[in-house]
Parts: sequence; structure tokens; C-alpha cells
Amino acid sequence: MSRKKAARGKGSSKSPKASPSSGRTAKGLAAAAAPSSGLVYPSRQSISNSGEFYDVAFKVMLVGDSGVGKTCMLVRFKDGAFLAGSFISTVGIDFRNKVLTIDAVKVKLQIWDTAGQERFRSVTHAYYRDAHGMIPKYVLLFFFQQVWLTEIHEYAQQDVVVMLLGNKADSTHDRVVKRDEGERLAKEFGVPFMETSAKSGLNVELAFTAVARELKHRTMKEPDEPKFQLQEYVDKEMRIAGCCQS
Ligand SMILES: Nc1nc2c(ncn2[C@@H]2O[C@H](COP(=O)(O)OP(=O)(O)OP(=O)(O)O)[C@@H](O)[C@H]2O)c(=O)[nH]1
Repeated sequence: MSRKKAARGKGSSKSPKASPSSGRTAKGLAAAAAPSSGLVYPSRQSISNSGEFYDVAFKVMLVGDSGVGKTCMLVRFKDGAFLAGSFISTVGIDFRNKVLTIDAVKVKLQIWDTAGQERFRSVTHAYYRDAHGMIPKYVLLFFFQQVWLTEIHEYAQQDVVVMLLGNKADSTHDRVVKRDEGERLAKEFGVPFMETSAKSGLNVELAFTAVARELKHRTMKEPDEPKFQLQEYVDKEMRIAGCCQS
């Protein structure tokens, strides 16, 4: 399968377009359709386009600078594959669905992959307000721009679930941003943090599962049930997997 096909979301309604100014072929992402008015929470099971049943659905957005690995993260999570080779930048926005089973509840994540390039910023901002979860990513090879966390505060809903990811953790020799710098930034903004690698698969499943758990918990929590602690869950799972050493 070509990379373009692999990157294209099943939910896409339009064909990929060439990137006019970069000269690169566009990743197979559709030009933006109008943002929906938010997802519904069905009282009985619903069925997704791919024929999978689900109980509850959430919209999660991947945001961050161009090249940090948003599309690769989504493809790794959805298909278990890594898009190696030449970098093809995303045009506009697109989504892919994945249904997870969390405590016997079928949780559908509609994951939106946004373009990191500055010229698409106004398009992606329009989608922020409908998002239930936001995953800002940076790459460990460059200094992270705090602008993404600031933007989320500015454009997304106040109670949106945010998780900060530092990607390309496999590139140990080229690393510029230390783990504790990511942790400090996440602490400053009061959001959970973890390092990931779309290439090796490190923490990719965990990042999405943790966000799905938090969203499901918020929606279906019993009145006397304690609050789900997202960072504690992530830390515990990383300890169990033995994957928190660099
Ligand atoms: N070593 C390494 N390379 C990665 C990783 N994730 C992505 N890449 C590479 O980084 C480049 C950019 O990845 P993309 O997923 O296309 O980046 P993006 O954030 O979607 O970029 P835009 O679409 O422009 O916003 C590609 O060449 C990938 O192969 C990773 O975890 N490790």
C-alpha cells in the first residue's frame, strides 16, 4: 500500500490534494469539511462505518508542529505500522476511527490528524471547540513550542482532556529535549506527559487508551466513584511495561 493510501483516513470524504507551496505531495488527508456539532453519546450501542459496535464516542485531536509525527502516531495506533521514508506533510485535516474496549465498554475514538504547518492553523482551530480530548505532540529533537498548549487553552473547551507527548523517543543520539523538561512543561500546564515513539510503538497504545479511559470515566462515572487519575494510570502502566527508562 502506498504511503498516501496508508495515511488516508477511512472517514475522509474528499481526495487528497497536492500541497501548493511546499512542492511536496500531500499526505492523503482531506481538505477540511465543516466541523461537526460534536459527537453524540448513544444510550444504546451504535455502529461505526467500519461495522464495529460502540457504546460511547469521543473526538480526539492530534496537534503539534509539522513533522513531529502526528500521522505516524495515528497509523501506528490504527494499523500497527510505521510510515518510514520521505516525509509527506499533511494538508488540512482528516480522521480515523478506532474502537477500544475499556472495562467492558466499547469506546470509539474519532482521532483527528491535523496539519502542523502554520498556513493551516486557522482551519484546525475551527475544530478545537468540538474536541473532547487533545494530544499536543512535540519532538524530542527540537525545543517544544509552548504555543500548542496555549492554543488549546484559547480555542478548545475548558474541560477538554489534554495529554502532552514527546515523540521520537527512539532517536536517542539526536535528543535535544530532556525528559525532565517535558515533565516540567506538562506540570506547568497541569497536564499528563509521556514520551512516545511511532517508530518503535513505545507508549502509543497507552497514550490513546489513557485518554479514552479518562473520557469514558468522565461520561459514565458513578456518583460515589473516585476521580480517574490519568497521570497515575499512565505512570503505573509504564512501570508495569518496564518502559520508563530511556
Ligand atoms: N525516528 C522516528 N521518526 C519518526 C517518528 N514518528 C514520525 N517519524 C518521522 O518523522 C517524519 C514526520 O512524520 P509525520 O507523522 O508525517 O509528521 P506530522 O506531525 O504528521 O507532520 P505534518 O503532517 O506536516 O503536520 C516522517 O519522516 C516520519 O517517518 C518516530 O517516532 N521516530
